[in-house]
Amino acid sequence: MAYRIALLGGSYDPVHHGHVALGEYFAALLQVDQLRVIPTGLPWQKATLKASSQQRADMLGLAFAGRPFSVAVDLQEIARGAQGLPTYTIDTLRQIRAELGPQASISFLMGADQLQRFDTWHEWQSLFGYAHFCVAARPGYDMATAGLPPAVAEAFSSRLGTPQQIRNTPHGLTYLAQDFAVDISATQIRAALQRGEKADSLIPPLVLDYIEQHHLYKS
Ligand SMILES: Nc1ncnc2c1ncn2[C@@H]1O[C@H](COP(=O)(O)OP(=O)(O)OP(=O)(O)O)[C@@H](O)[C@H]1O
Ligand SMILES: O=C(O)c1ccc[n+]([C@@H]2O[C@H](COP(=O)([O-])O)[C@@H](O)[C@H]2O)c1
Repeated sequence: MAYRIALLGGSYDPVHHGHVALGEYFAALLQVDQLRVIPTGLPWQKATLKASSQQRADMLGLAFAGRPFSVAVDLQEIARGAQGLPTYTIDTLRQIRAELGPQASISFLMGADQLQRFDTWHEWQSLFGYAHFCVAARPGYDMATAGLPPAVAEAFSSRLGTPQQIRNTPHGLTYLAQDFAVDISATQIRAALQRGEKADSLIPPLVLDYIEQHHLYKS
């Protein structure tokens, strides 16, 4: 049977329960051999990040430690960022496809906020040649295809696959998880921490300890 992997890219400033739930949801649905979490290096569509690359990667390791499935933190986007290269998912997928070969089932996971802007991603139409794209609903964002840019709606609705099809093919399918609903964002957490609140219901305890030890998100 071909190797199966799910990729969860993000800024993780900081990682929170929503990310962990998203990874767990699709790791189980797709029965992956590995979940690979990939912190961005230079996310070209985001304002400056608060925590350093090292801190965001450290927090990711803490958040995903001890899961009942294999998790790896992939630092390739941070390495490219250190060379001044913007983070493009297409570059990451090309590297991982070259690493795992043509048969591996590779699924890129994301929330509905990114689905709504998917046509702004670098070389977005080429992405389906490297991975499947699995999207989780997110409170406040419309995932009905009618609410999406027409080209994104067409691309995603014409490629819809079942979990079984995604598990058994290398790339090119989409999946929309309408039943996922975790109302947490890193923006909300940064704001709460800046107000001096603990945000302990939103972040894994080890990550909260790390944030306190490193005096992050106070300003
Ligand atoms: N609560 C959530 N439900 C579903 N998807 C989520 C959730 N939180 C984050 N994601 C998804 O995880 C990926 C990484 O998200 P990111 O690190 O930017 O966190 P965020 O909470 O969206 O951050 P920010 O508030 O700073 O924009 C994105 O694809 C995003 O859509
Ligand atoms: O490739 C792109 O142009 C692109 C544009 C926007 C977002 N992404 C990726 O989408 C993932 C989630 O991004 P974000 O900003 O929600 O943390 C992360 O892996 C980003 O690198 C990728």
